[in-house]
Amino acid sequence: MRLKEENMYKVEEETRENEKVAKPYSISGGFSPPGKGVVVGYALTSKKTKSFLQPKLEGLARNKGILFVAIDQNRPLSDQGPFDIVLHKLSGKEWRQILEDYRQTHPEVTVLDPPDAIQHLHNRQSMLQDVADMNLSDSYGKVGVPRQLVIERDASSIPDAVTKAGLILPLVAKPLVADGSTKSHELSLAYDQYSLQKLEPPLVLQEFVNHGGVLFKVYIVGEAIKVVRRFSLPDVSKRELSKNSGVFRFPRVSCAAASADDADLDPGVAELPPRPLLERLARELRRRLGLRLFNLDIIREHGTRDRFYVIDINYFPGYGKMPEYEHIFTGLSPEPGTKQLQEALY
Ligand SMILES: Nc1ncnc2c1ncn2[C@@H]1O[C@H](COP(=O)(O)OP(=O)(O)OP(=O)(O)O)[C@@H](O)[C@H]1O
Ligand SMILES: O=P(O)(O)O[C@H]1[C@H](OP(=O)(O)O)[C@@H](OP(=O)(O)O)[C@@H](O)[C@@H](O)[C@@H]1OP(=O)(O)O
Ligand SMILES: [Mg+2]
Ligand SMILES: [Mg+2]
Repeated sequence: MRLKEENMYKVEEETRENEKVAKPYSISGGFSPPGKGVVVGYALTSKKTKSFLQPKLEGLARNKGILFVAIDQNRPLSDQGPFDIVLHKLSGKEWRQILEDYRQTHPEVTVLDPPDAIQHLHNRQSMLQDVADMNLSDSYGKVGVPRQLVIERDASSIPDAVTKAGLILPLVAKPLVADGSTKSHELSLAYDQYSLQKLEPPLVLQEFVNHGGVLFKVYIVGEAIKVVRRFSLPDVSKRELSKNSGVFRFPRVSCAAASADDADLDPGVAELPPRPLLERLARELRRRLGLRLFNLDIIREHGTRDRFYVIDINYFPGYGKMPEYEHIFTGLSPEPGTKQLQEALY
């Protein structure tokens, strides 16, 4: 497998706000993989390229004959490669169509993941539907989603809609669209339903579940799973709720900088969800969503041992912060289940 000359350079170009796309370059610096090598074409924003394609991943991949090649969005996909795998996270209808067409004409290429399946996660209602339908409950615990209500338009209808639906305050207001834009991450906490009229639909209003201020991020890569702890919003007591009103925008509380893995936490809060429960949840979600690369945020209702809620699912999240991600993506990890991943991916 040889790279074409034009694939050997790197230029960055701003295509739209928040979306810089890395132009073609080979992370392996011109290395040609042996006959049985794997060529992974990638179409990622430059931010994502930087966080995902780190030197360690590049090195391990090179040793395994895996070559990452940037896809040039300005040229037909069929003229590039040939690829064994296409890895992507870009927005836009046009791009989705290009990928769908490519999947039809190149069934031999594994497109991670199918654009339609990814779209399902771009709406905060459909995102959690599969978890709700699954109704997962076994001896290890019960997994559900917080009760929520969609407000498509007309903010003035919110107080009535909340009363009718019987939602219990406080509520987390989230933009209905979760497309990775800055706006889609602008969330608010509402102590009373009247203040929500200030916000702009379309929104999802979700019951806030007290969880001891710590959440679990479950990273999924095919059959491999890794869990990390992150700080989250603190509990809201009944007293606090009765004393407060209003709606408060909050920043990205559970971002990478908010790792709680080394924090001194109450053991009942810090204890990871049981592995068999997460494995079942991940396996079932992978099947229902038709996705292999995603993470989910899951919280444990404070005061319980085994009552869990999934509050968010993200496609192709920040894997650069997933422990051992380089090994998992190159199929070298001793994690249970990774062998199958290797087969699925490579
Ligand atoms: N129902 C809920 N109950 C309690 N806390 C919640 C709930 N929903 C969200 N949160 C808190 O708000 C934070 C952001 O919510 P969410 O994960 O839905 O947003 P996001 O912008 O999609 O996040 P990400 O950056 O993971 O994509 C969570 O990390 C958690 O701290
Ligand atoms: O910004 P971070 O590094 O925290 O990573 C976040 C990632 O941004 P990135 O594109 O830079 O990877 C986000 O992607 P977009 O939806 O905004 O496209 C989203 O997937 C978050 O869930 C990730 O946080 P994580 O869930 O992995 O902690
Ligand atoms: Mg989240
Ligand atoms: Mg999210």
